Amino acid sequence: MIKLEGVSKTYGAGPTAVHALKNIDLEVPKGAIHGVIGLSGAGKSTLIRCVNLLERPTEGHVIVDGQDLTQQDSEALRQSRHQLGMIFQHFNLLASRTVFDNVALPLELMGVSKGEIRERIRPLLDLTGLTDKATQYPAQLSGGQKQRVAIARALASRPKVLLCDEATSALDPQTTASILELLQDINRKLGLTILLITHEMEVVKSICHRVGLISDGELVEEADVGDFFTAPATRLGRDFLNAFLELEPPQALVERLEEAPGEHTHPVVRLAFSGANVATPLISRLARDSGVDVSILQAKVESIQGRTLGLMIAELIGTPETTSQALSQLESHDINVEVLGHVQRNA
Ligand SMILES: Nc1ncnc2c1ncn2[C@@H]1O[C@H](COP(=O)(O)OP(=O)(O)OP(=O)(O)O)[C@@H](O)[C@H]1O
Repeated sequence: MIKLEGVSKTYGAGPTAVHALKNIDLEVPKGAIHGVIGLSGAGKSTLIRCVNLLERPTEGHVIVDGQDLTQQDSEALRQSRHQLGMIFQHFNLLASRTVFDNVALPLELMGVSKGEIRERIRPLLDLTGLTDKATQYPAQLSGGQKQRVAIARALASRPKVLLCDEATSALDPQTTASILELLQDINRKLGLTILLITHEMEVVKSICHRVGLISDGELVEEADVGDFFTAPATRLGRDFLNAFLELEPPQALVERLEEAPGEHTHPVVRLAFSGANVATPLISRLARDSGVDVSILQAKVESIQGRTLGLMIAELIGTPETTSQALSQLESHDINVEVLGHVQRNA
């Protein structure tokens, strides 16, 4: 449904030029909820604004539902934009218009008749839980209600795609959860394809099917959400995951960690188990089979997109031979093993 081919965006020119996007390839199938996560300044807003050509890419193609928007003239682009609803962090509602009139605005601009506007907006207010707020003004609404108005307005032109630019970043956790639930509901009921950008792993975890990680204008990894949370492929992906899970080794241990193994060290590992492995008493079997003592420092279980994910930080206490055998045994059970470092025995 959305295809970016070799999209680059450079702001300015010469020595002060900012290369905000570098050769991005991205494909979002119809009906998917696709997240793009990254740190501040990574290029997320530029990326999503390039999809509806609010920013024109310096290079590359943006193809939505088979149409190459980068090749369209301004009239064709105006028509194509009806296929692309967008919501923003700060809602962007018109303060002087009621809820109904805010939602009606895109239809008024399209020249839809008053009667048809009324007919089309009623179900949208129902869907977004705003039926009793139709005559109120934005100032009378909570942040969550304002975002619902923005969602209803974005859906008014019956788009095929909804672009969400940090749509929950200004909301508290409970309101965030209710807006994410609404987006999921819309995705299911209307088959709407959603591309969202966020800096919050919680958003990715809650509703995305796939996720891309953007860093310094480059898409550095892309995966199904369950895989990303089990085994991110990059250092940055692991940093996002660890910060989200708050599963870091205790500080006292970090201070003792050495990068390379020594003659009298044993490894400290982070283990990520998914699916059936979580319930399997692998750790006790490991201790029995390899003779390695497993000292569990931290552990937690998360449910992500219907998959159970178990995480653990542990010291493997044994000889170099037995710990190496234990690591192989873990990996052979499809457990993602990351060696965080090595600590001196008996330290
Ligand atoms: N209009 C602009 N003119 C010049 N540089 C810009 C412009 N918009 C963005 N940039 C630069 O492009 C880079 C990417 O910015 P962008 O806003 O896309 O990142 P982001 O990941 O959305 O960050 P944040 O989460 O802080 O909004 C940054 O270095 C930013 O300073």
